[in-house]
Order: sequence, then structure tokens, then C-alpha cells
Amino acid sequence: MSQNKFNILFIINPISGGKKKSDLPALIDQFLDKEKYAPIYAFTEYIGHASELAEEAEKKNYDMIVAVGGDGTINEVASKLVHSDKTLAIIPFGSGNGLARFLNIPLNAKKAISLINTGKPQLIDTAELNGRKFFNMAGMGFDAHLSSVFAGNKKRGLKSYVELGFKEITTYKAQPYHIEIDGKEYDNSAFAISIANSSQYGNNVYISPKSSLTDGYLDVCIIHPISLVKLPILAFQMITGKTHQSSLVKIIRGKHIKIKRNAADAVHLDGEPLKLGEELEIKIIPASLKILTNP
Ligand SMILES: Nc1ncnc2c1ncn2[C@@H]1O[C@H](COP(=O)(O)OP(=O)(O)OP(=O)(O)O)[C@@H](O)[C@H]1O
Repeated sequence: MSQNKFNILFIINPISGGKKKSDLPALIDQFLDKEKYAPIYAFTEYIGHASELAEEAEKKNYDMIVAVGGDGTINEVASKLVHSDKTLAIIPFGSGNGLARFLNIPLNAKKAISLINTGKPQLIDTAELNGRKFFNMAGMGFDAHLSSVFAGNKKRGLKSYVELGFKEITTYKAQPYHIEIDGKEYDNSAFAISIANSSQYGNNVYISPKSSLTDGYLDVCIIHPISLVKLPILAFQMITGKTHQSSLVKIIRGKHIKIKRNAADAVHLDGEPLKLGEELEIKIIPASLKILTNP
């Protein structure tokens, strides 16, 4: 590794967003400021590999680690960089790119690479659910169910995600939840509950338009049970960033959230599904990740 340049590791997910990335190192070589940075490239080979590479890199002489992929790849890499002095950067290559869009990182690869030359690191809040980190959004109910079905789907990309969504939404039933937010209790039946650190799921679909990554709070977004005829209204409110004014969604800010449901079920952390038990505990970790943003 270089002694007089910034050492930068690119962790590249070759399957995210359904886009090929074999020629990406050459593109990075072309657009990265080589006077300033000494780049190293690593392609992930399996689920969890990005996390292993980031953990190793955190202990080594790297100054910056770049997650090349979507929110799932960022989650794996960033989970190992919470409270680290190393900077995380993003080249968005996902299906949704929720965190990258929120941070205003260009979706164009050349522009995202150029931003690494000039961008400024900023500390953002991160969060954890039952001890597992998330950075953009966690959720349960329909969105976790959909992530879980999408993970088993052969096709990636936005089109297949939307197609699956239409199919699954017709049969999904709302669930009851007991929710405690900073000591205050609520009993709700919900179609889905999203715990928002940023404002959007990805693809500029906003569940929590007023969320901030630097306010020290999470937003608990409870989507009320909803009939199929009202779904287009909710979809319109999400696309136009109006869910904070919607009667179909209740948004409550909090730092420490406990949720009890009737049975073990799916949750998602930044779009990656897993099955967890009935009791979920979620906490904000304020100003805990150094990340490159677009000034
Ligand atoms: N070589 C690989 N083969 C199969 N899966 C991989 C490989 N490398 C990484 N993964 C997994 O790919 C999954 C999807 O990645 P990611 O979330 O970044 O993309 P996406 O789902 O297309 O985008 P987004 O989360 O923005 O919608 C992650 O769970 C990651 O662990």
C-alpha cells in the first residue's frame, strides 16, 4: 500500500442492480485522482463477503472504503465502519439506492467516482435492530415480506421488484403490533412498519419525507391497514413525498423503539430480509458513521 497517497479499497458487488461491473476498475482508474488516491479492487463472491472484506480493511492502512452496489452492499460494508475513523464512500449500483439518493450521490458511475475526488466526509446517525446495524431503512410487515420474496427471486432490478410487489400485495394481510417509542405505548394493526433513518426506500419512494440522517432520531412509520382501492393514493403520496401529511400513515419520531408482534416473522434491514422473533428492539446510534457526501 502507498505511504504518501490515500489508500482506498473498492468493494464491488458484481450482481447488485442486475448490472455488470467487470469494466468498472478501468473506469475508476480513468476518473479517480491518482495523484491523491491509491486504489485497490475486490469483487464480492457471496452474501456476507463485503462485510468480511470491510472488517479486514478496517484494521489495515486504508483511509477510505467504497461500497459499490446497493443498500444491501452498503449495509454489509458500513456495519464494520460504525465508530471507525475510516470514511465510507458509495458508488451506487443497486436496484433502489435509497441511501445514495438521500445523500445526493450521483447515480452516474463517472460522476460518483469524480465525487470521491472532491466530496467531504460527514458524520451521520446509524441504527441497530436487535443488535444488527442498518443505515437507510428497516421494516416489518409487507415491505419485509416483499424483500424476503424478492431475495428468493432469480431476477434482480427494479422491474422485477415492482412486478413481485403487485403480485404479493393482493394477498398480504395486516398484522397487530404493540409498539413502545421512548416509553410511550401504542397498539396498532399495521400493513407495514418502516423504521426510517433516511427519507426513502429507494427509487425516490418516500415513506418519511422529513427524516434526517443527522438529527439523532429515527422515524417510526406505521402504515395503517389499507384497502386495494386506496393503494394508488398511498403510492402517489410516497412518490410525491407527502406521507407525513397522509391519513394512511402515522409517523412518530423516537430514539429507542420496542415492537412486539404475534409471531416470529420477516424483517428487513436496508432491504435485506431475515427472520427474527416476536420482540424487536431498535436504537439510534447518533453521529457514528463517517461517510462521503455531495457538498
Ligand atoms: N457474488 C455474489 N453473489 C451473490 N450475491 C451476492 C454476491 N455479492 C454480494 N451479494 C449479495 O447481493 C445482495 C444484493 O445487494 P444490494 O442490496 O447491494 O443490491 P440490490 O438489492 O440490487 O440494490 P438495493 O438494495 O439498492 O435495492 C446482498 O445481499 C449481497 O450480500
